[in-house]
Amino acid sequence: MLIDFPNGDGQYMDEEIIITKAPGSCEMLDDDSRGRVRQQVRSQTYQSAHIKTFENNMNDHVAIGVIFGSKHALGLATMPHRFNVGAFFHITHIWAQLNGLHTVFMFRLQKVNLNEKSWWAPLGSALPPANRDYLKKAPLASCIECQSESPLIYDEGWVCVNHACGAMGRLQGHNSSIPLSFNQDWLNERKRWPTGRMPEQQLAPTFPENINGTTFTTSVAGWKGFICPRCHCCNSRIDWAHQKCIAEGCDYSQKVTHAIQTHLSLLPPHVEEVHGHAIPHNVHRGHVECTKLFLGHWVLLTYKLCENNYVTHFMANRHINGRPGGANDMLLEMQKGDGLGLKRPYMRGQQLTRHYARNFGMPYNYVAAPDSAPFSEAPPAIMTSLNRLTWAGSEAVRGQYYPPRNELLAVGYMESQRMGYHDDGERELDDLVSTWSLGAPAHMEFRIKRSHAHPNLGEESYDPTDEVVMGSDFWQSRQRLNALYRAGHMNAFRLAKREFFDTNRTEIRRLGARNAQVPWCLQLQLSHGDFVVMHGAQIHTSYEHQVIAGGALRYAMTARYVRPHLVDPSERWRGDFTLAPGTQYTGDLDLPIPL
Ligand SMILES: O=C(O)CCC(=O)C(=O)O
Ligand SMILES: [Fe+2]
Repeated sequence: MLIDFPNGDGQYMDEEIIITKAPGSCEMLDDDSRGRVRQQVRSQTYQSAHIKTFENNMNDHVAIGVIFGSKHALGLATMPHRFNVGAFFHITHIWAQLNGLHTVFMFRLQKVNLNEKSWWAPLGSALPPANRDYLKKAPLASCIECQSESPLIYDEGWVCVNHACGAMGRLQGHNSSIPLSFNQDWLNERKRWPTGRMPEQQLAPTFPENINGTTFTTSVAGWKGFICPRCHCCNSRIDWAHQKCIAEGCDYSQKVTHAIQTHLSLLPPHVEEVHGHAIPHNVHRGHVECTKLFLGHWVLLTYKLCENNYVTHFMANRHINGRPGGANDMLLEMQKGDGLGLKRPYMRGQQLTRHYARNFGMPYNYVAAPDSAPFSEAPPAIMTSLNRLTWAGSEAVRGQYYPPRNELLAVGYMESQRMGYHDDGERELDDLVSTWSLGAPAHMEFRIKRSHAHPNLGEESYDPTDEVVMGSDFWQSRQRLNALYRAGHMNAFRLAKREFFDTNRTEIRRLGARNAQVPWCLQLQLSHGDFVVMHGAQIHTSYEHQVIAGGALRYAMTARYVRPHLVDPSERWRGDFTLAPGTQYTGDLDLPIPL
């Protein structure tokens, strides 16, 4: 649990006790006196997952690890880092109170280990008492309306804290919600930790020594983060090949050497290399159509997502992958040295992506020029990938001219890493994106973007000139409806519209609900050496894709074309490259096909 409340309103913390609100039901709103602050906008419900989870933890004696953020304003010791390992706590009380008109749930947590002084205690505070009086309690009282009993929590007087009672949160005999100041007797109460033992696991596990060369380095425990052995700051592993402490003034840095993985060591159990043409395990649903083509040793599956928008999956086999400069060699190349200097980029503010990445070639939009290494300095693996990806792209769009790709994004995935739903539709890019998969397998999923899948369908606001995306809610009915409008049959259009809404009202409401998920319509099972080519602008405007990597190590090399006239002229040189004559990749089509 992270305790990081920037305004201390209604919350409390001392050396042993924390009182905090259940998360959720808040939005950032303007406040006259305080500016933009997080405010309660809905009542919380007792049935919500957050509250149930904490209730289960309380009933099942599950200790909760607490991390302190530096943003809390509760007047204890200053927090040395942005995030700080606190201690194990247990929940002693859960109760309801009013926050304006809204019901909120509150938790009181008590430190499990009461024998040791907390490191966040204010300077000069007394040592914890040797003997505790666990029987000393705040007075109890019962509600005159619901008869439920609870302690005197607030200084202002006793209030009912039963969420189901009409008198909840109101001082008995008054009809207003109360100001919040906690009763000292209640704060001083201590509940005996029922198990009598400390939690089994460590809150700040010691990082194993000598991890280099072991598979630990790419495991979740390995990449998630570490506590700096020098200054105790909580750190993520930002660099692919280093553990560096980000705390100001701390220069701790340790090289991480990963165990070398081969295409064979990354094959999932019971899966073997494919000798013949690969057998697809992709799934397409609904409106998506598939065509199949054999090209030498390749199997090409082309999925039509909508008119002029295609995803082509090139499935490789062991003969293609085993060739010099092929996927097997490339996988080893990628693991050399510093692993290409991949880093976990920041998404927004302080949040890191899960995957590691590095851009090469022409910079664009999100990639500040210095963050895109020029091709003239790129390792051979990058140029080999670019060469192959250019072939895959041109093969997928046969007959149409596309310039050679001038930008390459190398992405590395460790255990349980993924790239969540996104599109690659930046303004500077053309509509051809090719990716080469190396190492462990992955799922790649495509779905219609929410705004297109569940367009705002209201009878009054219905706009027959809106674009209808294939596969979106009621797309065929809407296409028929809009055709009547376009043909000028206004009466027929009005009647058909009325019938459409009368028939589908309930379903429209269900699909348009805030939490309605959009399912994927295409799922590709990507194996080592496969290419994926996305062709068409709507794949990025109406659709989005995600990649869920499996196994211990996977790379994706994605080539795009950045339109040079949209790049600062002084930075265009980063995308320049020349291929040595005769080295252009041609798809291994010369490989004999064994009979
Ligand atoms: O991991 C992959 O195969 C694709 C990655 C991707 O979608 C991207 O780099 O934009
Ligand atoms: Fe992408």
